[in-house]
Amino acid sequence: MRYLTAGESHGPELTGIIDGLPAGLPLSEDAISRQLFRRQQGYGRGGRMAFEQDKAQIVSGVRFGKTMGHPVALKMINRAYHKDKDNWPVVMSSVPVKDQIEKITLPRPGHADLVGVQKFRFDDIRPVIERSSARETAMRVACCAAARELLGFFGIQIGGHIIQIGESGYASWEAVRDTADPVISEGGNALSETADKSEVRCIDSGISEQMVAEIKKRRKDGSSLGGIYEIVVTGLPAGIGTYTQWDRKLEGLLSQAVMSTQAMKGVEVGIGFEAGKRHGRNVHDEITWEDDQYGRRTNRAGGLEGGITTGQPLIIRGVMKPIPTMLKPLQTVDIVSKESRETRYERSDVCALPRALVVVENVIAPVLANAFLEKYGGDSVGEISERYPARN
Ligand SMILES: Cc1cc2nc3c(=O)[nH]c(=O)nc-3n(C[C@H](O)[C@H](O)[C@H](O)COP(=O)(O)O)c2cc1C
Ligand SMILES: C=C(O[C@@H]1CC(C(=O)O)=C[C@@H](OP(=O)(O)O)[C@H]1O)C(=O)O
Repeated sequence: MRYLTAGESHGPELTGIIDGLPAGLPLSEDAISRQLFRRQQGYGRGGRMAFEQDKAQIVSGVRFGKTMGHPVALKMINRAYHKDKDNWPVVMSSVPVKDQIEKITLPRPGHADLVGVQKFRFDDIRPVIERSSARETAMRVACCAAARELLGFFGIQIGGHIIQIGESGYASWEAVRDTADPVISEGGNALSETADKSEVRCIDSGISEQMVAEIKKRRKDGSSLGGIYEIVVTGLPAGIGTYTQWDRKLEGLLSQAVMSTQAMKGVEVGIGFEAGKRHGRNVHDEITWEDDQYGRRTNRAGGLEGGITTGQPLIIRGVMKPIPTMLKPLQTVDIVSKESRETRYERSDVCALPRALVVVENVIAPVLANAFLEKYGGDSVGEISERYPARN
């Protein structure tokens, strides 16, 4: 399967197309909205999340609650555009406008502003902001949530938790990384719903009081924060992915998905960089045979060897850099006058890690779904179930 997104952060709406989902998969706007809601929660988020209420509308490819094996098209409103009718429809007009629109000429270090204008030869940073913005992740999560539903149908679950924000971290994960079973926490931005499903609330951002205090401090200082998160995927069968070509190895494909997410600067699988400090006996997972199946005493490989799943939980860690837009300015250069200036502030998240974790959880789903479909795929979930009887 593959997907594409289109849309600008302050344009009227975002659009997505998912191609390659098998027929017969239950897919609802509610299931997609759940992931979208999680993506909007968490301490440290900025003002925009207070008024956007992301809900994707399914406009094709689903009939009576199930996919038809056709492309699925989604659309989602940008409330920012519709709420500020005097501004954004003019600033983002698809036809020339008479008014002189104020240009943005002060690039923010760390954002795509300067490289974007250099690349596209713009004299205004506005178009760069509009597409490089993590607003795009709203539609990306919507598309990937469909792949996540497919994985869930076959008993494959994705969870994630935050392990570090700035200087504050959970020490526990260090201790558990030599065990075969990773800690699967409640997860970031866990939801709870009333019995009649009329109300869904975010009950846990997955961050400690110390982390909250650190975010408060950095907000007060006019600065920002990133952090480190861990994603665990359970229920994966052994043997999906391959070492037969460089561009089909699962480690590589998963890393690409993680690193394609805005503000990501690093990714690890299993014990990751720690493996470089240890000697081999303390890295490789010894093989056992019990109850007619292979097992491992540890899971330092993070569920992958040779670009193929081992059947153990997949463990991925990623690092997000601090948000580039900060209240206290940094030095920059005006792209028109070339004079040295200070950056200007605009509405921004201070720490978007709880939101970004949800994005990454979802963006790895199509990678895993593709590897799964390559081995067990068919035109319908019924056909796949015949090939993959292990479901649940
Ligand atoms: C969920 C999420 C929210 C983000 N929110 C902001 C934000 O409010 N302000 C900001 O300057 N950058 C934010 N970013 C980061 C920028 O989008 C990102 O740094 C920028 O697009 C440049 O791309 P790069 O960091 O991947 O090089 C966010 C990223 C994510 C994943
Ligand atoms: C809109 C989203 O995140 C945005 C990501 C973002 C950036 O520069 O990446 C900047 C902010 O946008 P705005 O300037 O409109 O407030 C965030 O709110 C979203 O996640 O839906």
